[in-house]
Amino acid sequence: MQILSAEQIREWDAYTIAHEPVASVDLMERAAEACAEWIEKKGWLHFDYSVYCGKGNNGGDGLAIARMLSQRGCKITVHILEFGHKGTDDFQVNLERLHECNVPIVFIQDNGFHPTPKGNIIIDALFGSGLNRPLEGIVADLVDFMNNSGNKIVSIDIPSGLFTDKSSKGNTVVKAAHTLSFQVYKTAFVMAENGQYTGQIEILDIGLHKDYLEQHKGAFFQMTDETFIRSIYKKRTSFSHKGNFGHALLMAGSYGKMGAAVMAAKACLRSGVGLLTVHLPKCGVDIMQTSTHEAMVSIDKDEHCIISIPDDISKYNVIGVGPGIGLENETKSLLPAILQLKKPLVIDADALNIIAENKALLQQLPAQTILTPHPKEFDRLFGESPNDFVRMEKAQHAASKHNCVIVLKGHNTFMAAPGAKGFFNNTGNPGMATGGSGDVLTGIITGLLAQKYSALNAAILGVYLHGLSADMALQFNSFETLLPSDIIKYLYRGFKSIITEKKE
Ligand SMILES: NC(=O)C1=CN([C@@H]2O[C@H](COP(=O)(O)OP(=O)(O)OC[C@H]3O[C@@H](n4cnc5c(N)ncnc54)[C@H](OP(=O)(O)O)[C@@H]3O)[C@@H](O)[C@H]2O)[C@@H](O)CC1
Ligand SMILES: [K+]
Repeated sequence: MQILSAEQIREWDAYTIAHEPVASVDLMERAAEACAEWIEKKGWLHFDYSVYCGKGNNGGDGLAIARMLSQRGCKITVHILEFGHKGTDDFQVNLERLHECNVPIVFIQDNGFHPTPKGNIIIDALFGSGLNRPLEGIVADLVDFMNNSGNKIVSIDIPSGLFTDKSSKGNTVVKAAHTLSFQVYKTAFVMAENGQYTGQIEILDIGLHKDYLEQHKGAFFQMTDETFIRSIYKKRTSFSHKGNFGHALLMAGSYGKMGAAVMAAKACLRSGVGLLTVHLPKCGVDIMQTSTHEAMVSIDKDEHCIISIPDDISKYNVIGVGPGIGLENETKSLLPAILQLKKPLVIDADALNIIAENKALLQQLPAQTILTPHPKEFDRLFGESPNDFVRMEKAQHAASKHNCVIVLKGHNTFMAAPGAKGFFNNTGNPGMATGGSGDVLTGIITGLLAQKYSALNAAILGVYLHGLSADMALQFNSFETLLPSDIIKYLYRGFKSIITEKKE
């Protein structure tokens, strides 16, 4: 699914109006009908509703929804923000139509707000994609009033006060339980900093013209949904053998952090790699050999940490480096030599921190190296960012500048690559916030890269599977009990869900 900016959505609305063709007010009718149907399907017609409307088209949606819910038998009160000026044309048409339904309308002035009865559901149709400045004065007070009312809030298109394409940090924003939005995701919805406002997001189909997307291919961020994932997944044939699936080298582990190496190794194996060798310090050999029988080991000359490169590097087609390697000086000095091997590379954890201490190393990354930082590691590498939007733009810029793939881990992990607009992931859950999740991801991506996925596709598929397997594991866990090892355990379910319904 595509993720569009406010400007692109406006263009798409206009394209649909011109090319379907459909009158703007009829498109609004479709949007409102989709919301009313969603409420009906939810079984919420026995509730009373307080509908808060601005005077733009978001408010127009609100008026139309009020009419439709009233026609379905709900008790409705409409509250309109009165700024003196007239509403948009479609707002005015819907105000006329509402008058015919005898729905009570309250105009909100600055002399106090009409209380919302307990148990009413609030429909928030104050501002949508036309928001052009932070809320202040009476409008901000109204939003605080709504947020503090204790009533469930359903926001139409986007929680009022939330900017579609830039950060709303520190601003007054409606806190919705549900956001009913139209046709596609908006950029604001995939930013972790906005999670507290959007609640559950529902994307409702209002039949915008498909040709617009075709004509602007490549201009949008992508949400990596199931259809997209199936399009990049490489199915195995019955003639496949282990030589087809690569030989990965993982450089991982140090004294006290061997678990990271074990998890990365197991995840790499479970992601389908043909052969795996793990290069680790002497102290880790028994641990790896007894825990992970399928992995071969390459033994470093040091007892406690990695300080050398294995012999005969030519047999490995990819390298994953970082999980649990620690920050000993000799390990740090090894990293430039690893980069010089010019192998397809996945870099994570301490290896990222080593680069952050010596940023000149960024210039030496082999082409299409995959970096998998979480936001703190990212900030160490590329500087602090005031918010998620800026960090995302920096990731795009850094990916182009260093010809690498950046996997910026988070609620909706963002993947940036040169020449691509950017991909957001939509699988995963809060149960993954346990140390070791990242090691598992590194293992998976390294395994996929060894199987000749492109760097970007290895990242996209790896991140998707990582989250999906964690979601599968949730059937038998709570957020608290879910462990990174469970993600590995349920990787097969992740793969199966892609494979089973794959269309030939
Ligand atoms: N046919 C279509 O296109 C469809 C559109 N659809 C719907 O339209 C919505 C977009 O409508 P929109 O463009 O009219 O903008 P909207 O968000 O209602 O608000 C704009 C008004 O708010 C005002 N304003 C802005 N910021 C403010 C602030 N901080 N504080 C106070 N005022 C502020 C601004 O006024 P001004 O800047 O002049 O003061 C202007 O009057 C979209 O989200 C979707 O719900 C659907 O029906 C599908 C079909
Ligand atoms: K809204």
